[in-house]
Amino acid sequence: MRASQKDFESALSQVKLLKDPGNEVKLKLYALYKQATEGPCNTPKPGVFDLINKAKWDAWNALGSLPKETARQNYVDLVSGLSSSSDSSSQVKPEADRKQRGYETLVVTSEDSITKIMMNRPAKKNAITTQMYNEIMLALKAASKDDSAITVLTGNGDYYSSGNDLSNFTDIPPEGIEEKAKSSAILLRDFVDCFIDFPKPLIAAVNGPAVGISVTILGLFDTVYASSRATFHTPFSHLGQSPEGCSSYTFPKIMGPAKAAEMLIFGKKLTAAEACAQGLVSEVFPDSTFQKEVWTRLKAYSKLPPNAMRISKQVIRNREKEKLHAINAEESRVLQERWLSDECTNAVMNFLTRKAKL
Ligand SMILES: CCCCC/C=C/C(=O)SCCNC(=O)CCNC(=O)[C@H](O)C(C)(C)COP(=O)(O)OP(=O)(O)OC[C@H]1O[C@@H](n2cnc3c(N)ncnc32)[C@H](O)[C@@H]1OP(=O)(O)O
Repeated sequence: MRASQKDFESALSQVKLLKDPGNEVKLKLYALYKQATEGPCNTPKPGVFDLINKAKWDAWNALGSLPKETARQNYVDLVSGLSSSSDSSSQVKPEADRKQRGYETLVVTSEDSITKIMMNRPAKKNAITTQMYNEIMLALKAASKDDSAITVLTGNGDYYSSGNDLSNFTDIPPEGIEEKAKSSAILLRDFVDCFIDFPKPLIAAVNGPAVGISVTILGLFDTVYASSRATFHTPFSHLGQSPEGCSSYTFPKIMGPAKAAEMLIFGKKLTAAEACAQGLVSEVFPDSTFQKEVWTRLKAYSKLPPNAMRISKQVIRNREKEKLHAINAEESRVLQERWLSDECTNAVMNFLTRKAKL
């Protein structure tokens, strides 16, 4: 029996719930989707350096004149095969269930009235994948309701975080790159909103170098402690991108417009001492004693009356909240466009093909 349009639409929804099937299968799905909806490949071949779009074009073009109905059927069959071979435990779980299983990209602990959220991809310098963005949001929501007095974000290994995982850009859905940019902008906005709205004192323990979004959101923390080994780098122009995390507002406010421009427009990397002198960091500790000194300090703070701390935070932050949400929305909208630019695509490809590092 031929797959109906309804079967096809149901397969399109189902595919979003499957665990990542890998790039080869994703290319097949993309090609079949394009063939089923638009017919044989009808766009110019992308340039040789445009690796992702070229791979997609090749996969679609390889289907030749396969009829639309057959492509639709093949798409439905492929998704159905993937669904049945996929272990149900690897599919997206409801929130409560995920909490029980714990986090895959984080280590979250609650002790001494402190909830510690530790980014835990040390081999990848704690680069933030889509999964990690989602898990940090879940962890913050849980911490806002648990009985801890303060919440701390830190990193495992030699980096605090190298920022957005650039391979996030390769996971293009069948609907195309515009859809990817749109969903990434929604993710970014939701992620930053969680920091704007976080009700308890939020502390960053910056254990090593910090890049991109892991730096920009520091303007939304209440206190930032840094190891003397930490650096602060926002190379947005190098990446064809633009500032996020409300840094277009918080950085000029914290350090003045001239210093903020050096960081956000020209990508000047700050040492921990410089970041402290400019007000982005509260205090720098020698790397050799960083953990001991920071946790001793935080344990003392966590004994202060929690309601008083919460209310003080509200008094300090609340009048800015509406403004910060509007800034976050605008920065996310601008970035959505930037992600579609040649400047951004080339920078990401150069990193992924090992031609460039920061
Ligand atoms: C959806 C919301 C989007 C929000 C917008 C956010 C924007 C940003 O955050 S912009 C900043 C993006 N980050 C970068 O551009 C950093 C890219 N990384 C690097 O330049 C370097 O990796 C380094 C300087 C951070 C570290 O260099 P090095 O000490 O030489 O270590 P390696 O490069 O060998 O890294 C080890 C391992 O980790 C992978 N990796 C590191 N950072 C990232 C990253 N941001 N994205 C993806 N992968 C990353 C690196 O590729 C290595 O992997 P393997 O080769 O597989 O070992």
